[in-house]
Amino acid sequence: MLADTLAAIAPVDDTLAATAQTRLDNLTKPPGSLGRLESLVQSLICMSGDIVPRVSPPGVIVFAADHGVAEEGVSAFPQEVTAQMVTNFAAGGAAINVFARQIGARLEVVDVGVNGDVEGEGVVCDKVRRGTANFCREDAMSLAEAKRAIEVGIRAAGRSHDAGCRCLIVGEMGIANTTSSSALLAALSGLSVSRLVGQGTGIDISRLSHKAEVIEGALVARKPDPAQPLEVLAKLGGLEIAAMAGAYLGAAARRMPILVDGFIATVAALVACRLAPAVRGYLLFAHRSCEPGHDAALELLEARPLLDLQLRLGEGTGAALAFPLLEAACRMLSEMATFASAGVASGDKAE
Ligand SMILES: Cc1cc2ncn([C@H]3O[C@H](COP(=O)(O)O)[C@@H](O)[C@H]3O)c2cc1C
Ligand SMILES: O=C(O)c1cccnc1
Repeated sequence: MLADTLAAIAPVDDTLAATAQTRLDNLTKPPGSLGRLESLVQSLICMSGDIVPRVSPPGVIVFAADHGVAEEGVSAFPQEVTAQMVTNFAAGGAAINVFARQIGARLEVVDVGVNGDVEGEGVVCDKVRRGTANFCREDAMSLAEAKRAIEVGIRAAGRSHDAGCRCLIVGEMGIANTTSSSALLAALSGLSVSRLVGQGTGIDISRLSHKAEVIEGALVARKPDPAQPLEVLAKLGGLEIAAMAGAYLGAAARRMPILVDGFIATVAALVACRLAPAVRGYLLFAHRSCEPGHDAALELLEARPLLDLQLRLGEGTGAALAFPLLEAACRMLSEMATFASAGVASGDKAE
């Protein structure tokens, strides 16, 4: 299934950009005056192959899993919070529930590796294992488990697509996953850990240096090879990050635009792009997270996010908040009058 999905990912259709530009320049506004909304809609056209693209309804998938490295004291919260938050997602009370409702999204919560039995109606149970192993001592998971977790994500993206979703937002819940994400990013980029680690759920300065040491020690012990992204994922986790990467692969294979959330979501996007570089064409970046590693991850992907709201939550919240900009970009193209239809005189460039 992973091999088929990788083979199905086609580059975006850049030949549609010129047609899109002509259409944009015929709308009743000075050419280029709607700035990045114009490039957004152009990207959506090239991704979807549809000259009148639509992004509604959006699909939001939240993948939840636990991290063995949590036992090293790298988060401000205990591991049990992962399962408790899944119950909260199921009850509709988390931030992502609120913002998903606001944008009319189909929300799915997937347990890909929570360490315990999750209570909550409607949560999709596709558990690969009960949390990863502590990557300071052993590989977070086997290569086969990493592949299975990616396939959980591919299946979830398929369900969103089949339910009629036109754009995908992927979020996560997993205590200690900023540690796993920072480790993955350091391994894939070669950048120094001290430049990438951040406060996550709100750890203090002394715990922050401990978090950096934990990651540095693990990189020495695990020796991940940056040229082998699946191996890096297996060594450093996590199950939800693998599933997120899988969801991006699945969405790209179906030509679905993807709105990438914060730090963890961007690291998962980097993993997906290392597995299949053509995925990059399907990614739009929602916001700039407070986690210091996010800037580095965005730079590696040559990405410029839409918003900077000082968010540091994850769950897909920043992407849900940015989604109305994509909707506005589509409506601009489909609903605005042209100079000809409105009888407005065009300027030097538009005809
Ligand atoms: C109540 C609560 C809700 C959350 N929703 C997302 N996260 C976020 O915080 C966690 C990552 O931070 P760290 O690496 O420091 O543990 C992830 O679960 C992430 O989704 C939450 C964290 C908490 C405590
Ligand atoms: O930006 C993120 O994804 C993030 C930041 C802090 C905690 N959880 C997630």
